[in-house]
Amino acid sequence: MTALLKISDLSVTARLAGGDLRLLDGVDLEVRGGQIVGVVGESGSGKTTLARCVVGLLDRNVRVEQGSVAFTGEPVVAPGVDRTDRVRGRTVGMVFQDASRSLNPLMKVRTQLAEVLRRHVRDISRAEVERRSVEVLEQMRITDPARVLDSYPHQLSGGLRQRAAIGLAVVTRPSLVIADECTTALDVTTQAKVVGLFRTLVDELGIGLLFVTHDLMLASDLCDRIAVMSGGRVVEQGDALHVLDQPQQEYTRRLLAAIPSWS
Ligand SMILES: Nc1ncnc2c1ncn2[C@@H]1O[C@H](COP(=O)(O)OP(=O)(O)OP(=O)(O)O)[C@@H](O)[C@H]1O
Repeated sequence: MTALLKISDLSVTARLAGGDLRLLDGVDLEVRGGQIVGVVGESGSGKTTLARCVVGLLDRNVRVEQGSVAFTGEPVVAPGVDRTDRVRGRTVGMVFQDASRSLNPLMKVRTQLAEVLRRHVRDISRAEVERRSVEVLEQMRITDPARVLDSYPHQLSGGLRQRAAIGLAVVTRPSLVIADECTTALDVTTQAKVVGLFRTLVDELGIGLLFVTHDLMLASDLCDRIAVMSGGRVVEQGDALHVLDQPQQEYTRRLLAAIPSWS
């Protein structure tokens, strides 16, 4: 089976006044349908750069030096190549740490969902927009979708806002979702709900999820596979249980040792 997302030997460099800085170094990673792959590592290890590179959202001073990113076998990122506009929002949905980066504060949730649907689903009718908007909020386990649709983001609690942001990312029925620290700003209870929601979405819809987090405990709860990053490299990857129970690398052992409750 072709991987939904295949990152091969990806190296990325930032141009700085003092010279070039390697941000990603020979990264290999795959995500398949129905699979949650966690990318973990300390702050500055390159997780966000990897997530952004995959969807063509690199900073202006950053460029791909080597390697490629392919969706279902189609290369979209390579040195001098960026075809991510073909997949962004349609094949690939994105959720960021802060719902305010995904949601427009000046628009009601209803308008935002409608805008995304109209952009990506050709000739969609007004009734179908409404039906799919309500449906996606119900999938997000939102009990009163009508109220949320008629709300501006600031009128919602943090947890509801983040679920609406996830709804916005999946309303076009993408095959892959990239979530970058999207539960970090939430309290522990809400975080658990959002994580449970992701598991259900992946299991029910068969999507693939690339879940970026600095939180190894969270990754161990949610992910099927884990890739551990350090200094722009994937230093270890494999089945989540295997990586966590029998880490092969000293760096992973140190990350685990830093979790107070890990034994
Ligand atoms: N445009 C840029 N120019 C120069 N350096 C950059 C740029 N973007 C990121 N970096 C550097 O690359 C390194 C990796 O950053 P990145 O944000 O990918 O790490 P991260 O693992 O996501 O960390 P965090 O969890 O703190 O967000 C950091 O040292 C960061 O300062």
